[in-house]
Amino acid sequence: MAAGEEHYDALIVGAGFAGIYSLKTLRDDLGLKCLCIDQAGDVGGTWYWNLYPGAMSDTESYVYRYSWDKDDLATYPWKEHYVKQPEVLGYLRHVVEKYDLRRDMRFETRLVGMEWDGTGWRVRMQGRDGERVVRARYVVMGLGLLSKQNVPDIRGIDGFEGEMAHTGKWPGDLALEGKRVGIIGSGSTGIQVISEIGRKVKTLTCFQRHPQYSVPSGDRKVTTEYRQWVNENYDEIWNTRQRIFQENWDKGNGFRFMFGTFNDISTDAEANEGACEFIRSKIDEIVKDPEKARKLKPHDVYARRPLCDGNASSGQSYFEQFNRPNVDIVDLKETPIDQIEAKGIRTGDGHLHELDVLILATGFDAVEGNYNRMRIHGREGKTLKDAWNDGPTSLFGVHVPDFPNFFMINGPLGAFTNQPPAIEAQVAWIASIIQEAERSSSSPVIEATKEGQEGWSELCEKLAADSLFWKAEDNWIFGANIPGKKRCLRFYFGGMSGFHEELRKCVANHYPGFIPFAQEHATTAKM
Ligand SMILES: Cc1cc2nc3c(=O)[nH]c(=O)nc-3n(C[C@H](O)[C@H](O)[C@H](O)COP(=O)(O)OP(=O)(O)OC[C@H]3O[C@@H](n4cnc5c(N)ncnc54)[C@H](O)[C@@H]3O)c2cc1C
Repeated sequence: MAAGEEHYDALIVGAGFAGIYSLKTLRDDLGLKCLCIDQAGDVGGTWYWNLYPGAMSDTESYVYRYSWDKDDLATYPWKEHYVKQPEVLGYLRHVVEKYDLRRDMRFETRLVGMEWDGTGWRVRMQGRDGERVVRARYVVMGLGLLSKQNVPDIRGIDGFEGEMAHTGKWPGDLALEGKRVGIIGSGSTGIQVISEIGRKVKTLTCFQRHPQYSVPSGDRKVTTEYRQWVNENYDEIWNTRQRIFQENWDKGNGFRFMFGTFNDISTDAEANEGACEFIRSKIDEIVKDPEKARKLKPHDVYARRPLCDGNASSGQSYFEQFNRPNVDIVDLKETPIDQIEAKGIRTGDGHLHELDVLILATGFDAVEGNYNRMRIHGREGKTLKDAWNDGPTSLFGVHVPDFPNFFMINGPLGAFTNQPPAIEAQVAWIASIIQEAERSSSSPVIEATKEGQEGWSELCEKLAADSLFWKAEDNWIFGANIPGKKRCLRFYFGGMSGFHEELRKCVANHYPGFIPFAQEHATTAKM
């Protein structure tokens, strides 16, 4: 070790749901010396960055949290059926304080590159006080599925003279009241913003790239009886993994609609069209202006991430916003954006839509986006980018061949489901495989084989083969929302119970798909 170099057993990158739980598990349960870093100014991950108006989880409150603290599950408050951004952030801060995790966290610190040197990782980090190198035997990446913002490459975008903000990096002090606001994007985030600000701004022009099949959330206050029922049933809820998946998605409106009504909606074209027709009829019923309704109605397959919007009973659902005279829609398929100018957006029909504020609800370079920004060199100097030349892949969403002792949480081909249980499953897996490996060697090497990764990849392909999700144009689930990004499968669609079963089988069969843990490999790497 070079003089002055810091040394850790485990470096954890990211301080969201994944990083917080990794630190707690590896430090407090395994007794490892850990450091957790994040480029953000504090903990929270998604919920630190996404401060836009209306930001909320669309997973039911009682399962959008950790399952392992039974006391917290029974006592920590939540007011409504869906938790809003400040509450999720408050909850994560509370967990960090309760378990005294902050003392091993470092903020405003970005991982820029790392290399495997045969026994561990040399990691370059950029912090407040410049660049420094640390060594760690294990590196755990909790970088988040949805954390690298996607800023569209539109002609003239840098010349806009008003205020411009991406929802994934929202300046907390951006005032919208009384302003002429434009928003590009009507995915999950876009519809949350539109539903929240329609009644507050002077005008809201929604530049719609894709019409959406959105279903109101049915959000409402949590009653004492409901909370009591949840508390009394928590053990059952969390212990039965299939039940978590089912209940969570059932209650999650858009998710329920897609997966809980007729469960062939995502695989059978006829059943899918039945659901589409129903939602189109709802749009016609809700939106009074037939021209706006026409633009809002999707006609493609219902096969994107299901969307859930505001509370229909309080007049704040997504489609209801378009009954406000100050809220309008521009269908970019009919009239594409020509360019962004100093005063606003000029569309192909020559019209300049004048704006004070432009909101980019344009989503994320999902899954591997953050990895591609770093220089990660595994065995023989091989980069992660090289390894993913034909599309990002892994074993269990966690391991990549040639990158020993390197663990991703929700890397490519991780489970497509409510995130906290998926994160918990992967952190528990990482902790258990480290424990197992350390039993066989004092400096173990935990590394997937190529065959192990290919086997997982084939299983994921098989599970997704019948899904209509493939048919949706520009779907981020397959990487198709980013120009130049490879269109390929990025998730395991077998549900949480299937995922747990695969992990269980791997342990029972003595870790097929892995190089024996005690094996050493000579290697050289360049940074
Ligand atoms: C608006 C929104 C709503 C969502 N709603 C739901 C929902 O209802 N249900 C659900 O299951 N999921 C939802 N998600 C997904 C959500 O991201 C996850 O639920 C969860 O918060 C992910 O936690 P994480 O710790 O894995 O990643 P994140 O919370 O994304 O944290 C990753 C952290 O890594 C840091 N980081 C990245 N690169 C580096 C680097 N090079 N160096 C240092 N730090 C780095 C980032 O700064 C970030 O803080 C939502 C996401 C968004 C954006």
